[in-house]
Order: sequence, then C-alpha cells, then structure tokens
Amino acid sequence: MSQRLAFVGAGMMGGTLIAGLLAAGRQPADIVAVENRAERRSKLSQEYGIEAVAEMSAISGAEVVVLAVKPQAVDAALAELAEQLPAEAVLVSLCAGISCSRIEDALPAGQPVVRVMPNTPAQVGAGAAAVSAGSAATTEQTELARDLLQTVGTAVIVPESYLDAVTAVSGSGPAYLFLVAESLIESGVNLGLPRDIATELAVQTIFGSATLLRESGTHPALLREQVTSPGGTTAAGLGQLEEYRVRAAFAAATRAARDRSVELGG
Ligand SMILES: NC(=O)C1=CN([C@@H]2O[C@H](COP(=O)(O)OP(=O)(O)OC[C@H]3O[C@@H](n4cnc5c(N)ncnc54)[C@H](OP(=O)(O)O)[C@@H]3O)[C@@H](O)[C@H]2O)C=CC1
Ligand SMILES: O=C(O)[C@@H]1CCC=N1
Repeated sequence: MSQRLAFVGAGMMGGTLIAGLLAAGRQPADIVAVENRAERRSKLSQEYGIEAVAEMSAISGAEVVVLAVKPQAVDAALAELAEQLPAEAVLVSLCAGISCSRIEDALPAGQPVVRVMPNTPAQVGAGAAAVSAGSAATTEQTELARDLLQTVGTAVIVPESYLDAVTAVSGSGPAYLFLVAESLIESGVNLGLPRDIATELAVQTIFGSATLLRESGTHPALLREQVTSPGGTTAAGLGQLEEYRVRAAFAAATRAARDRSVELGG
C-alpha cells in the first residue's frame, strides 16, 4: 500500500496514527499533515520527516484524507477542506460523535466518507478501532480505511449505529484503564511499597492480565476465579470492589461517554 495520505489535524490522535503508520513501514514522503500549531508542525517534520504545513492546499494530491480535529473544530475544517479535496479522495474522520451524514453534507455530493473510532494504544501498534462506511463509500474504500487502522492494531467494520458505544468502550477505554493503573500504583504506595516497585508490578500485572485474557480466549470471569482462593486475599479484595460498585461505575461511565458522543454529534 502506498496511497498518498493527508492528515488534517495532527495532534494526539492524528500524530499517533502518523507515528504508527511510519513505524509499520509507510514512507514519510507519502504523508502530509495540515496542522494549525507551529510547534506540532516542527515536531512532525523533525521527528518523522513528513511534510507538515498550515495550508489546506497541501491535501490536493491525497488519495486518503484523515480528519483528526476536535469535534468542535470540525465544521470550520470541513468548510476549508471541501474546496481542496480531490473528488476521488476518501475522507476518513476520526472525530468522536460526528456522523458520516453530517460530514457528507459539508462536502461535494458523492464524496466517499468513512468514520473511524481509533484509540491511543495505536502508538505502540496495539490500537483498537472500529470503522463505518458513509453512504457513498464503497466496500473497497471502507476496507482501505480498516487496513490503514490495522497497521497499528485491530480494526473491525461495524454499522455506524454502533459507533457512539464503541467510542465509550474502546475510544475512551484507555483512559479508564490508565486510571485503574494509577489507582493500583497509589494503593501499593499507601501500603508501603516503594513507588518504582509498585509501578513495575502494577504495570506488568495489567499487561500480563490483558495478554492472558486475549491469548487464552477464556472468559474473564473464569480467569478471575482462577485467582480467587476460597477465603483468601483476592476474595477479600474483590469483596471491597463489589462493595464500592466497580461494575456499576463502569456501566455509568460508558453510558455517560456514549451520551457525550451523541451530544458532540449535535
Ligand atoms: N485523543 C484520543 O484518545 C482520541 C481522539 N479521537 C478524536 O480525534 C480527534 C482529534 O483529537 P485529538 O488528537 O485528541 O485532538 P488534538 O487537539 O490533540 O489535535 C487536533 C489538532 O488539530 C488542529 N486543528 C484544528 N483545526 C484545524 C484545521 N482546520 N486545520 C489544521 N489543524 C487543525 C488543532 O490545533 P488547535 O488546537 O490550534 O485548533 C490540534 O493541534 C477528535 O475529534 C477526537 O474526538 C478519537 C479517538 C481517540
Ligand atoms: O475524549 C474524547 O472525546 C476522545 C474521543 C475518544 C477518546 N478521546
């Protein structure tokens, strides 16, 4: 694959994808970034050797244009982008909550649009993304977007109606798990462990548990039972997590994130 890619917005998520794609073997010469912030542009060109500019005209040679600005900046970006977008280019939007139809309405009729919800573990080739076709995107164009995301992790094609829930689970999900990591480390420190030891053990425990969960294909409830000796330490700890309603907290968190995604879509 060597399509010419343009990123409009190359902050946290756009920059993550660019880094992941280059690490997976994409050539810097095939990627251009249109980015508002001068310091980001310098970093992108110095660190990755890609062309990074402020002018939207740079997207004119692209076959795939990835829109990675905050949802609040989408309308302004689309207004500028619509004038420069090549008719045959696929617009791949990473923007939370913004529907394909809203993007299509801002572009020339028939422009192919694909909506994607990625996540930041793509930085280390371990992303999880879901991809949905807009009304004018062909199967081939949707698969092209999926393949792009698959170079930095897992990517699945889903109906667009799933995407707000996907955003709540895997788009925002890394932040929930980083909060769990932070809590486990602090709890170890509170119990008297040196911070570096607590950090190393907590991080490896999360990594090892995720790897076991994925590689064994075993239901997490069974894996949890394997750790839980009758009358033992884990049963005592889990009892407190149930008491503090961890399951209810995750259900409420994902509902709130899903609702916010819907709200951002306007
Ligand atoms: N961060 C994450 O974990 C995830 C983010 N997303 C989605 O990705 C999108 C980007 O998020 P994120 O990367 O975190 O945001 P960032 O703010 O880190 O990056 C967006 C960048 O785009 C720039 N920008 C805004 N408008 C334009 C424009 N018209 N032309 C060129 N550059 C522009 C911004 O500059 P300035 O600030 O000066 O406007 C900023 O540097 C969002 O829609 C978000 O919903 C999806 C999944 C995960
Ligand atoms: O917090 C957000 O709105 C974005 C979308 C998913 C992850 N970050």
